[in-house]
Amino acid sequence: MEPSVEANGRIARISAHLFPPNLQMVDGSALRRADCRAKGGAPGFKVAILGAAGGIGQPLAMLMKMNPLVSVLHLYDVVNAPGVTADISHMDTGAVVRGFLGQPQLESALAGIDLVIIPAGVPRKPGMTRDDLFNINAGIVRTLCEGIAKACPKAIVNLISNPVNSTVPIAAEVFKKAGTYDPKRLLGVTMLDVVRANTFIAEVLGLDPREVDVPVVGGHAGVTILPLLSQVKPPCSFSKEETEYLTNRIQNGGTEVVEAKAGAGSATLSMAYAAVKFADACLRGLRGDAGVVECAFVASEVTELPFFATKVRLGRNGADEIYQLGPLNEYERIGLEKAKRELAASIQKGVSFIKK
Ligand SMILES: NC(=O)C1=CN([C@@H]2O[C@H](COP(=O)(O)OP(=O)(O)OC[C@H]3O[C@@H](n4cnc5c(N)ncnc54)[C@H](O)[C@@H]3O)[C@@H](O)[C@H]2O)C=CC1
Ligand SMILES: O=C([O-])CC(=O)C(=O)O
Repeated sequence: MEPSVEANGRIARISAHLFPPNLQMVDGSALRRADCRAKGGAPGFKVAILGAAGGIGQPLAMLMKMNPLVSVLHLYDVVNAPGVTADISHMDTGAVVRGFLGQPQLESALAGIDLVIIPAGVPRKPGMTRDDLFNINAGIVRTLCEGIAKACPKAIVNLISNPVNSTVPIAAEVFKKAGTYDPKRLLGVTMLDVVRANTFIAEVLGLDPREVDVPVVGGHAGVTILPLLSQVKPPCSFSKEETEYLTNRIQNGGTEVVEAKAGAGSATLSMAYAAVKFADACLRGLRGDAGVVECAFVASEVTELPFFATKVRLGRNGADEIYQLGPLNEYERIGLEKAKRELAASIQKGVSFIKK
């Protein structure tokens, strides 16, 4: 296995008496990192971020380094992984950080990992749909998932790369081909839709967003993003105008950010926040916490489609329970039919990419 590119700076100006004499001193005033006593053995989970140097990857890496459930954090990218690793590794939190650069180091980055988070791939520019990213991102996701199948086939995978409605089926097909597929462990991250929905609904209702909880089901693109406003907690009702405004804003939240960034990418900071919220829920589930429930795009029998986003209970094996949609109103039933039509095509496109 290739070695990691762990930031290998020296610890300078430390009095020699702080260290036992058998530690190798460099230039009489510095100590090699490898000779330090800390071995990074704190209890916790091992997490890898693939695409860690990107717009989402960097703030995501920072927030995961702050998560007390993480003991080891592997940062992999095809560019700038050493720089991001050196930077993040100076934070005085518990997780040990290691960087991995480029394809030859992918398997080392993944060895022994419990949770893999994938924000690798290109983002949208104004005028593009998420599906316009398919041609580039499909290949990236395939390569990364081949690495996962080899190096950490039991890991939980949180897939962020767009178009999620197609990349999750791609990942599933790669794992099936490798004989490692466990549908419970593959989760498409739709948390940002929930985060946005909670925020926009709270604004309309004059509530604190932290008090609001709304299921967002279907998928992660345009009309496939279906907020179930009839199931908002705390229970409340919306006028027709409010329902249309909220549904439209939640479905187009990503485009709102893409247009505001005017060519400089898509949501990164709110996405990193959402990704950490979701990853933390997965880790609490892995730890055995009861009642951890979030929305995710998973293999499902809730509709006739093979994948669908609904609330899932996160447990020791990933998505341990998948919840039904619950009662829908007329507006939501019409939205569901539209969502399913588009989703079916996106899922098929992902499956065909691997099967062709
Ligand atoms: N699921 C969701 O809710 C959301 C998904 N996204 C998606 O996340 C993806 C990443 O977005 P950003 O971070 O803004 O893009 P970015 O371009 O800033 O960063 C992407 C990173 O991926 C890396 N990368 C490219 N090919 C790679 C490979 N083969 N292996 C490892 N790393 C590789 C790049 O070097 C770069 O550092 C995009 O596809 C975007 O559409 C963005 C926001 C929300
Ligand atoms: O809109 C995009 O391209 C990025 C994304 O998925 C989102 O912000 O929801």
